[in-house]
Amino acid sequence: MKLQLSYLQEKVINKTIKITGSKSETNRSLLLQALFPNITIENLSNSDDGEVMQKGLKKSTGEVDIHHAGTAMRFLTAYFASQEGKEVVLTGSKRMQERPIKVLVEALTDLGAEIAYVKEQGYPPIKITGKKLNRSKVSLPANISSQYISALLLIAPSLENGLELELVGKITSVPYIKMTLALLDQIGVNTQFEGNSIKIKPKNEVKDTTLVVESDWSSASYFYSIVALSDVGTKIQLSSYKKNSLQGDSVLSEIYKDFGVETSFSENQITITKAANSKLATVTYDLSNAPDTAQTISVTCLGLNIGCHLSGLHTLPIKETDRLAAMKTELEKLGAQVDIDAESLTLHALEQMKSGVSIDTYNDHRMAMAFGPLALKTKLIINDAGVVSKSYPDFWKDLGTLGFDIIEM
Ligand SMILES: O=C(O)C1=C[C@@H](OP(=O)(O)O)[C@@H](O)[C@H](O)C1
Ligand SMILES: C=C(OP(=O)(O)O)C(=O)O
Repeated sequence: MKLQLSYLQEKVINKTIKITGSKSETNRSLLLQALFPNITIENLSNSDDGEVMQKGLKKSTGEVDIHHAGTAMRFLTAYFASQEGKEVVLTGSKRMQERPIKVLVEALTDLGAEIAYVKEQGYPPIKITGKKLNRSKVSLPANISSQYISALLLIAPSLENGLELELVGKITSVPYIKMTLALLDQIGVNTQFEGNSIKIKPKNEVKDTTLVVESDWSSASYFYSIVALSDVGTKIQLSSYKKNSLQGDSVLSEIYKDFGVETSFSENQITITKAANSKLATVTYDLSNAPDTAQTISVTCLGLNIGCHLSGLHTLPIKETDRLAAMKTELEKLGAQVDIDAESLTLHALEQMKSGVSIDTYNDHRMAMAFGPLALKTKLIINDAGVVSKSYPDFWKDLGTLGFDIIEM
């Protein structure tokens, strides 16, 4: 599906949007529910990633295909490895077969798991023969993806002696690890995270618990961008959000102050308002704790004619696409000058953007969604726009509600 986007009305928006649950919290909660069936979950994500996780957890044998879902790939690897009697081949999209899984497979093998690579060493697909994992201490690199750590933590309470992790190297995407620990705390599991060590106590059963998933802050990022790129007075209400979020991407409410966007929290929603026009020439952020916001922020800066230097982006090359390379290519199509290295992106402020440019999305939902808001500033085309369903199937419908003109080509 190819979409042409523009915005023809007055750029003062006043609308309310309901976003479904965080896909990160959803996929963690689903795994915990599979281990402890007396957990109930509210406000599940309606994303493809949430759906493949639910389907995967129902299987005991045969092939489990998780498509593009990184969390499902990593979390289900740990889950099946610890389930005696289950034997599956866990696979995913072509891109998923290029996203490394070795760190997790090695850690699980050290704990007693039986996992074999079906094609290329270190990458999915993998054949998992579920086993009782009989060891409880392992160390693993922490600077590649926090999802390997969360995967181990999620199965930890079901292991006979719990788990002790030693994290080696600089720990990346820390809020996602803390989110996992917070959910374990909510179901009554004893956790301890000090320095580079995490300890989880075993738990045979948990009391009846309802996990209420907060709506997705990464999805909210696109509305922050829309508010920043529209005129002063724009107001968008988003539900259901709370001030004390488990999601690191909630840092957006601070970052977007730089772009004149204010956030107010009421009982279960946020109101984001364009309060002023930013006078900044350039901004600098370390996004190692919020890597999924990098694409949104760089497009906001492009649209506002602000330069940016974004660092802490060392995990971006192994996500749905190599996001650093993809961003450079697509931002430059619009006329920008962009420099990238292994962990950062620098965008030079651009006075006049090109119009009518076709943006490629590289099977990456965030490429499509990050560029969408730019239609407030210039007409553009989004190729393969259906990719948004990975995390936010209603994205284009919701942009239509805000007054975006969307024509399927
Ligand atoms: O644990 C999670 O739910 C996630 C962790 C992050 O990945 P990395 O830890 O690989 O950076 C993030 O980018 C991803 O969208 C979701
Ligand atoms: C990186 C992402 O997802 P995952 O790693 O779970 O595929 C994302 O949603 O931006």
